[in-house]
Formats: sequence, C-alpha cells, structure tokens
Amino acid sequence: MFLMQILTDTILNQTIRVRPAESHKGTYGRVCLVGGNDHYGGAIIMATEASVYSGAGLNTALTDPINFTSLHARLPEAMVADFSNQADLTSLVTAANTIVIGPGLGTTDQSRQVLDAVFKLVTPAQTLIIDGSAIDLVAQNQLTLPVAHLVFTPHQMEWQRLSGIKIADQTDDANRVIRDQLNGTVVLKAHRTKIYTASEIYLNSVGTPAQATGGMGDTLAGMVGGFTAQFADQDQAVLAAVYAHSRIADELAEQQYVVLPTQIMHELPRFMKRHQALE
Ligand SMILES: NC(=O)C1=CN([C@@H]2O[C@H](COP(=O)(O)OP(=O)(O)OC[C@H]3O[C@@H](n4cnc5c(N)ncnc54)[C@H](O)[C@@H]3O)[C@@H](O)[C@H]2O)[C@@H](O)CC1
Ligand SMILES: Nc1ncnc2c1ncn2[C@@H]1O[C@H](COP(=O)(O)OP(=O)(O)O)[C@@H](O)[C@H]1O
Ligand SMILES: [Mg+2]
Repeated sequence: MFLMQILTDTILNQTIRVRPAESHKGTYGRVCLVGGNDHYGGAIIMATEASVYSGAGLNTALTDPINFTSLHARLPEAMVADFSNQADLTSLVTAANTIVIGPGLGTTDQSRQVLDAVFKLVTPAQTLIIDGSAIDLVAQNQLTLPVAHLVFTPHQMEWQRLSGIKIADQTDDANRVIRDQLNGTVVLKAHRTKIYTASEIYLNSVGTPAQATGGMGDTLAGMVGGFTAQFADQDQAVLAAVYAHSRIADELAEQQYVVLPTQIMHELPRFMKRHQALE
C-alpha cells in the first residue's frame, strides 16, 4: 500500500542548498543534454537553458550543428557539440554527472543511433533523464535500458506508448507495475503530475493551464537535469524540480494568461534564492 504524498514548499528548502563559499563550477555538476534535430532546435535550447538557469555548473548541448548558432546567440554559458560526432559524444557523456536525452531528438534513424550510443556509455553512477522522443524510441524499439539512476518524464501519451497502459487506465497500481519493470523514477506529466519513485508516489498539486504550451516539458527536463546534477539526493532533486516548475508558473499566471517556458526558467535564480535551505 502506497500513500500518496502531496508536494509542498518544504521540498524546496529540503533540496536547494545554500552554496558553500569554498566551491567552483565543478562543485555544481556537469550536465550533458542530448537532442534537437533539424526540426526541433527549440526543444534542446529550452532544455539546456533551463539547466543553466537551475545552476548546474557546466552544461553542454549535444545536438545537430544546425542549432549551434541559435543556441549560442541566446545562451553563451552553454557549450555545444555535434551529436553525430562519436568522439565528442563519448567524451561529453562520460564526463557528465547527469545526462538528459530526448528533447527534440526526433525518431529518425539518426536519432536512434544517437540514443543507442548514449545508452552504451552511461554508467551506474550517472543519472539519465529520458524525455520526449527518447521515450518514444525506447517504446517503438523495445530497447534495453542502461543501468543508471533512470528518470523518465513522459506525458500521458508518451506513457501510454512506453507502458502500454491507455491514458484512461493509468491508475497508480498499473503505473507502479511498469515503473518497477523500468526500474526508474517516472514523472507522469499531466494537469496534475505524479511522480513514482521506488518507494513512494507523490502528487504535484500546483500548476496551471497557462503552462499548456510547447516546450514546457523540454524546460522541465532541463530543470530535472540541473537539479539532479547539483543536489545529492536524486529523488528529492526530481521532486523539487517538478514542483518549482509548476509553482513558478502559478506565480506568473496570477498576472498572465499564458506562461512561456522561457519565462519560467528565467525566474529560477530568484525563486531558488527565496526557497533555499533554511539556515
Ligand atoms: N520548440 C520545439 O522544438 C519543440 C519540440 N518538441 C519536441 O517534439 C517532440 C514530440 O513531442 P510531442 O509531445 O509534441 O509529441 P507527441 O507525439 O507525444 O504528441 C503529444 C500529443 O499527445 C496528446 N496528449 C495526450 N495527453 C497529453 C498530455 N497530458 N500532455 C501532452 N500531450 C498529451 C496531445 O494530443 C498531443 O498532441 C519531442 O521530442 C519534443 O521534445 C515539443 O516539445 C514542442 C516544442
Ligand atoms: N493544464 C495544465 N495544468 C498544469 N500543468 C500543465 C498543464 N498542461 C501542461 N502542463 C505541464 O506542462 C508540461 C508539458 O510537457 P510536455 O507535454 O512534455 O511538453 P513539450 O514536449 O511540448 O515541452 C508538463 O510538465 C505538464 O505537467
Ligand atoms: Mg515533451
């Protein structure tokens, strides 16, 4: 029997630490974000930007070179590399604490090759966030998952494809069975997102329809990347990222009809300062 736990502001100050003075960018984690084909450049830009604004120390986008200039034009803090260059992919994935794969990756043969290459390299000490197209590729091809701290961030339709459970039948009991088979945390995104960890179920009871716009999940994937790279407790980092994403949206929605993904990420540094650990 699992009791549903409701997320509150407490998850923020339990997770977001006060930065120690004696620290440097290496202290705050390396994130490698993989995605963005020649149609979906915006998705990897948003994911990478969200990781940077979450405070991860070093951030690199592995993407189609067509996205390099646009990404750098808005985000000089991030590095870029070509996801079809095997040597670059190998060194960047190996060096990362957290890898985010899927935002705008697409489902072509090239996307599949990139996903296979990343899955081969990931090690048990790393956290791997599997989002968007990467979820669809796993579902379509019944791929073997690597052994790592896995976090899946499907919306309900992606979860239907991955789990085989129709949206109407996505009950906690049914979802948990598949979660256990996948052996990873599942962030099941919906109007009210639920998070299934190895031992608990959490409900994100904040969030707004002002968030219902493309790129909102790409942004969340980048935040989960940034939080897991920086904060030691991986479950708490996921929960805090999901909650902060919706909580910031609610604040902006008091004055706005629609909340843009980029507006949420740009609020993060101020929001995280307000909600860092109580001293
Ligand atoms: N600017 C960009 O480059 C963008 C790229 N994107 C990328 O596009 C790829 C395809 O993602 P999509 O999600 O569009 O593709 P999907 O083929 O998974 O389509 C989503 C469809 O599922 C249905 N659905 C049912 N329940 C839903 C729920 N709770 N939340 C969301 N959709 C639900 C909706 O009808 C929606 O049209 C991903 O790789 C994604 O990262 C999108 O994120 C949009 C923005
Ligand atoms: N009506 C809503 N209420 C609250 N949150 C929402 C609503 N609609 C969408 N969201 C949130 O927006 C995000 C959408 O993710 P996703 O569908 O993957 O977007 P994309 O792939 O376009 O970036 C999820 O975090 C989801 O919970
Ligand atoms: Mg998505």
